[in-house]
Amino acid sequence: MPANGSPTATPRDATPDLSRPPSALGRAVQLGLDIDGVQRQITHYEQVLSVLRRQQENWAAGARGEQDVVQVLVGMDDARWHVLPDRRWPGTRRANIDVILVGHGGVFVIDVKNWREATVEDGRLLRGDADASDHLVKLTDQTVAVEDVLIAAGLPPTEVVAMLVLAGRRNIRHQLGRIVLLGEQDLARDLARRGARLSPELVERVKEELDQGCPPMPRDDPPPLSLPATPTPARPAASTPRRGRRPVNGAGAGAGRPAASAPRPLPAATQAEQEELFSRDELWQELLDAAGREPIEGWMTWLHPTQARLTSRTYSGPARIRGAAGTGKTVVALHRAKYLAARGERVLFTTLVKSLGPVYRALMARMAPEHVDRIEFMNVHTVAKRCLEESGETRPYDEKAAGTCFWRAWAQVGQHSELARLGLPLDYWKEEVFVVIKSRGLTDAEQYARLSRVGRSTPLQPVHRRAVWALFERYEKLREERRVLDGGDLLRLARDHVRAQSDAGGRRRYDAVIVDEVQDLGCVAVQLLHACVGDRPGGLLLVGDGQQTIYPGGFTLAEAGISVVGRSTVLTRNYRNRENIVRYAQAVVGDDSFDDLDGVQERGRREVEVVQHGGEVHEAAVADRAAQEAALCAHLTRLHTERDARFGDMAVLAPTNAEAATWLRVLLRNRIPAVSLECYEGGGNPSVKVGTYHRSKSLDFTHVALPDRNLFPPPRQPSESDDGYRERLRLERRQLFVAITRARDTLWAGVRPNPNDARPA
Ligand SMILES: Nc1ncnc2c1ncn2[C@@H]1O[C@H](COP(=O)(O)OP(=O)(O)OP(=O)(O)O)[C@@H](O)[C@H]1O
Repeated sequence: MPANGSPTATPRDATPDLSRPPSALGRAVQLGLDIDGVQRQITHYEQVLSVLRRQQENWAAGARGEQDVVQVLVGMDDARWHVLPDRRWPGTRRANIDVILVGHGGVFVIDVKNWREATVEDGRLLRGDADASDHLVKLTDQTVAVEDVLIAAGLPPTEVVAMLVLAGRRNIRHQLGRIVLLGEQDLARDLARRGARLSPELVERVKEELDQGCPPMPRDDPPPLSLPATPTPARPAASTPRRGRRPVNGAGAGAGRPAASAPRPLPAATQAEQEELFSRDELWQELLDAAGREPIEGWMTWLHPTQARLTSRTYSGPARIRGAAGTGKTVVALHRAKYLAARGERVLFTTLVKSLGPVYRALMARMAPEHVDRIEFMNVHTVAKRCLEESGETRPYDEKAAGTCFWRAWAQVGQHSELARLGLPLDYWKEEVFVVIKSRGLTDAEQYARLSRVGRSTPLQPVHRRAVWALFERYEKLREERRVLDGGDLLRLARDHVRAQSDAGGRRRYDAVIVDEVQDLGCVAVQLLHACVGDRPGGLLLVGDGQQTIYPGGFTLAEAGISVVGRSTVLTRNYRNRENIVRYAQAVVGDDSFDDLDGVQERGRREVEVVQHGGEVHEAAVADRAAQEAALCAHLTRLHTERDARFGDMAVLAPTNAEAATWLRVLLRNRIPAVSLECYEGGGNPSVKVGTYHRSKSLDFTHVALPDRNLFPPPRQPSESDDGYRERLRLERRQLFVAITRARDTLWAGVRPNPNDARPA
């Protein structure tokens, strides 16, 4: 996911227009906005509203009906928006869709109703006393059909917005399922609020797809009126002429401008009409707000067709999306969350790292402001804590106290056992207890004795396993005496609570749970998330990549009791990293096989299609600590001053918290704006992000610097066993791989000639 810098606005020649509200004008100048452009948009919205008003009049009069509406709409086309009236409803033989509107704000299927007595009660639309949900169902079906046409091109579902507009009404805005119900006079504001979502090229592409998939309805009867010239700007696009009548989009008559036989133009609305249609001040404000927000990124509104299809795929049970680094897994996961939320489902989007929740949330707020509040972004431990609060558990979750209990258990039992003679670091035994035993929720020695320790390559003989179990039991005894819970307890108790609730027929807390970076979670954590939705169709989606496992340990989905057979997809196009960065990263882990939650070893060197070629990798030899600092700061400054790179698009990554803190101080001392990744919550931040490889998980940056690329080979502890050393090395290589693959365009790596130097403190 991109962790970008400050938002951009497009400065243009801005001649102040004193007819605009002074506060808005001041803000526009401050933002460096294209004031003429904004003015053009306002004019456009005025025209859209005039068209809708005319529709209303036509219907009210019961007059010429739809054909007249078409004639009026034809005049609406301009270079920025396409109004596509009277299109075939795909999948039907005769039915039509009244209006599809396509422009930089997105794609809209619009239905206008001239209902005076429409109300919304308890989320239901009523016309007078009668339930009007049939109309919503029809509009939803039309929208889904348009979505299906565009998904094949790459437009994610839910980018097509269904709008029911109540003619002549104002101050109405309701979300009814996936339909936005608006008053006529609220429409302009709503369109403006969406800002620019599609580039001009994509607008044209969508239009072409719709011309194919939703062609104009054939008509035999001639147009009823002879028409004056249209006042709207000419648009060069050609479109399908209709039988027996004029081209719909103003094409065909010389220079793109309708001639005598051209469709009836849209008469300019009078000032008085415009005043009635909407408040210009409010609209102006919406346009400014939209322009001042962070710009939408391409992937937020346009995907590869494979990705787009996954976002709305129907799964009959738990499902999985896999794929190498940068292949758009998180992007698909976010779009799916949006898709499900738009259908009214209660969605949890979760992962291990707490700080990613706000980052994902900030991205969703830009992608889908209307749905962001319907999705919970929470890490798995927070989910567990909430469940336990409900269950009445009173013991506190206290990792520090739990750690103390462990070291006391080691002192009392472990250090006198066979384990001490294996030449493994003491942390190895802590991981064995916390990650291998507790994160699987094992409760008896037999289970552990038989366990296939996925992710651990150092073999343990029965005598060692018995010693580990004795250590575990002593730790548990001390922890219980202290009356605290560790992370494993928290997750296990929460899992059991949720399972008990669902066995008792309680209401599920979520309809869908999407888990990103699933490879970083333990078995019990995944079981807890599974318990929240069970095997419900479309309920659980696991997203991740075993090659990016950066924590010790592991598990298989079979151990967790989850089957994704027939519901697993592998993504293979890398969108993030330029080619040279991909190659450099692959060289680090290419020889290491890995397990992707299914117990099958996969080759480290994977087939990946790289979308972006080029890319820069710089290795800088740094003799000592002072040289390392100087070279790093010079590199970042050069990128900024000579290449115009924003500090906000750069990251400095290090393997440990202590090193990250050191590099943060170094940058600040050298007057380079920098912020810790721990404080980063997504959105525009103009400073260099500094953090650990672990914290950089799932994020990406245009430029990445690794001051200490790696101690390659890292120093081996004198007492360390071969197996332990190899296992540690493999984990370090995977961590380094994750850090390298955060870089989009450039990677800078400080390399120390003497690999046996200690890392800086
Ligand atoms: N269809 C797309 N078009 C353009 N860019 C895309 C597309 N899909 C993804 N991207 C870009 O690729 C980047 C990587 O995507 P994403 O974070 O979803 O990959 P990932 O597979 O989850 O990566 P990782 O496993 O390394 O965290 C995104 O930040 C986005 O900029």
